[in-house]
Amino acid sequence: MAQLTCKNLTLGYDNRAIQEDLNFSIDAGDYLCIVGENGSGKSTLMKTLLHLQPPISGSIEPGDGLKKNEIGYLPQQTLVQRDFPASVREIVLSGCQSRCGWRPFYNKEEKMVAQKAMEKMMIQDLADHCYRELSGGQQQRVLLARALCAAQKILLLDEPVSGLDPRVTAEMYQLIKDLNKKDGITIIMISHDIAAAVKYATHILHIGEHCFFGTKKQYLQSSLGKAFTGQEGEDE
Ligand SMILES: Nc1ncnc2c1ncn2[C@@H]1O[C@H](COP(=O)(O)OP(=O)(O)OP(=O)(O)O)[C@@H](O)[C@H]1O
Repeated sequence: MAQLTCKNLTLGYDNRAIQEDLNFSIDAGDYLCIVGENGSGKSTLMKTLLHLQPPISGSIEPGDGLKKNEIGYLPQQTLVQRDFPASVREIVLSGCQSRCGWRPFYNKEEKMVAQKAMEKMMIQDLADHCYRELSGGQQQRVLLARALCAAQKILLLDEPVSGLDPRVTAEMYQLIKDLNKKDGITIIMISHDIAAAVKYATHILHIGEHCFFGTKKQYLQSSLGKAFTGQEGEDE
């Protein structure tokens, strides 16, 4: 049974459509990569899935017992965020905010969730460090730990490796793979790194002038997939 089903979803701003009639679904444990040209609407789709942005039309239906607050989000980092003057622990804990409701402090259980998330991302030694003094790779681990505090079922990741060097990029992909394979967390990731998308994803959603949704294998056999991955004509 699908955790999320999007039917005839049209995305955009002020009634100006960017993408029309998207249809796809995601099952528990899937690893979906969203690929496509710059400006095709990938980030807008992610914001729409998170209900931060209303769709122009169509629906996003949760299933398989998924609740609204069980989706964690790792946004694209901005320069201002990189300079955020808070400790690693505070930032990871802030992922628990939706659990707190109106309570103005974090309880024992939430602190435990944050501790576990830091351990999983191997940043427990950095807990009292200031976020802005960390390297780009360490900062991404902190934000991933924060997203894990918010949710344990689905993680939405918006270009999680952008700006990272190749070694740190590989480590980040390994951490995400482990969350998917070992913890069964569904991954939905926007990526410009088509080689990694093809390596790690179970499913691909390609949006743009032409759209595609299917398994990785189907994508690689499609003309759109062949063109985008640079394999066009190889087997002719
Ligand atoms: N808040 C907004 N209001 C109006 N238009 C917006 C807004 N945010 C984005 N857009 C427009 O929507 C289109 C899609 O943007 P979006 O950021 O979703 O694309 P993307 O596929 O994620 O791009 P990239 O690959 O460059 O990150 C762009 O033309 C952009 O200018």
